[in-house]
Amino acid sequence: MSDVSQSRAVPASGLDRFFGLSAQGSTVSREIRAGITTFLTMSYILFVNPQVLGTAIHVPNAFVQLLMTTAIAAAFGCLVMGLIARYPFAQAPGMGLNAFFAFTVVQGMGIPWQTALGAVFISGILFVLLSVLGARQAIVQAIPTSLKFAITGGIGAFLAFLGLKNAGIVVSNPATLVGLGSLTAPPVWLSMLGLIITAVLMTRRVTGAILWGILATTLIAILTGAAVYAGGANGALRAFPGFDGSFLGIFGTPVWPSSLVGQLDIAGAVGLGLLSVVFTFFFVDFFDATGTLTGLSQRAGFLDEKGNMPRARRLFAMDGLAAMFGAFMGTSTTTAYVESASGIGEGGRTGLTAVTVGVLFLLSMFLWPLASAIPGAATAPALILVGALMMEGVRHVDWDDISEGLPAFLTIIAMPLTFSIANGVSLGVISYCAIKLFSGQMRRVSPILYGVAALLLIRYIWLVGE
Ligand SMILES: Nc1ncnc2[nH]cnc12
Repeated sequence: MSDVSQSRAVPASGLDRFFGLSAQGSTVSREIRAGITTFLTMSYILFVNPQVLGTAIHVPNAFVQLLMTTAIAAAFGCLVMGLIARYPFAQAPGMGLNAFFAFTVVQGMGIPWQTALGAVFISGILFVLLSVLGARQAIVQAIPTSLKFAITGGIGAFLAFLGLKNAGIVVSNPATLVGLGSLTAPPVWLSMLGLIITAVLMTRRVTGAILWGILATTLIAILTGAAVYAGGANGALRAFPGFDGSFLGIFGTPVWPSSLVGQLDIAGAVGLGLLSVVFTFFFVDFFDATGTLTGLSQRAGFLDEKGNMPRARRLFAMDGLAAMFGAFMGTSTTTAYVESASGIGEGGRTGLTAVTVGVLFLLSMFLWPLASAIPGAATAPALILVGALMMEGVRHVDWDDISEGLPAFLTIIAMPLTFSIANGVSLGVISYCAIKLFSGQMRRVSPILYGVAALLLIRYIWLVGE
């Protein structure tokens, strides 16, 4: 009430009206701070995406061209999300999807990268079509409330796992799959210190706690000379030191990625009958993005009592559009980023947050050596803390009823352990339908959800058969 009366008393600026800042109880400075925070937690993609895609796309000066393509695709994704859908969600080429593109499709199946880009483009068209027709919203509505909370919690676990892995706190172990890293390794102690600093700032309700935590950890790394820039846990920085410490060293010259732009081969993708590849890109991104967007919306308080988000068609269509544009620019699927939760944690509630991230991605075409000065160990605490914040909703799951609790648990645990949001959503939906179907509660589940579960099951069986 008071927000509304205040915004009536003080005439709202154009920016305020366009983004609905006062309506969301937010301010320009809070949105910009949220945007910087989200950018810092996801800027690693500028270096990691070229590394992954560079194993499959061989063009002159591939690393820098792919870095530019990544920055432009991310900027476009963030700008359309902020300006058209007006949500505080950032987009960039997705991890997992880039690995599937490079290792499975191009290197594994021997499909030319141009044709694979064509398949990404077609999956983007399908995405936009389904969003405009309202099919994605219908599926989101059919997902039971307990699974929606579990999806948010699972994404939190996924984020925390990403942070723990980036920091070197969790490492691979051939005997047990995962193990504890060396606590005396610089990235490990640095990120643990950063975690405590950020948690204390948050507990003391300091504005910008996550952002301050990232900057303080970076400063400590620089002042102590901790070996996180070379040979640290963050492979991107090891391979590409970028920042040389000098003032001029923060500037890089942008390059137009002419060997990548417009190289996609749509006709080739159709002609080669890449149905299963298109379907996989489509499937993984569909459940990845739908899970991410639902989880983020829930975290930001955008869902109404029926679990629907406002402007859902536009919201969903924007990540399809970003995927299409990204494929045109020469990168694998661009999608909504879970790291946006860090900006939401800073209070970002409107499209201005996403626009800020987009502008920073554009600037990073000039300032990418500076972005490389933020080590993975400094952003890891943000990922872990935001993961903890996203767990909050799982208390709404009815854990005493195993037909609700087990699917929710599978959703949460499968996301970090299979390193895929899509797998978590899929296992949750399949187990939910199967348990309800055979325990006399068949009618409690929407027919749409049964249809989705059947499709997911067929896809898993098909995958095994391949
Ligand atoms: N595939 C993905 N989906 C959501 N958020 C991500 N952040 C990095 N990769 C992502």
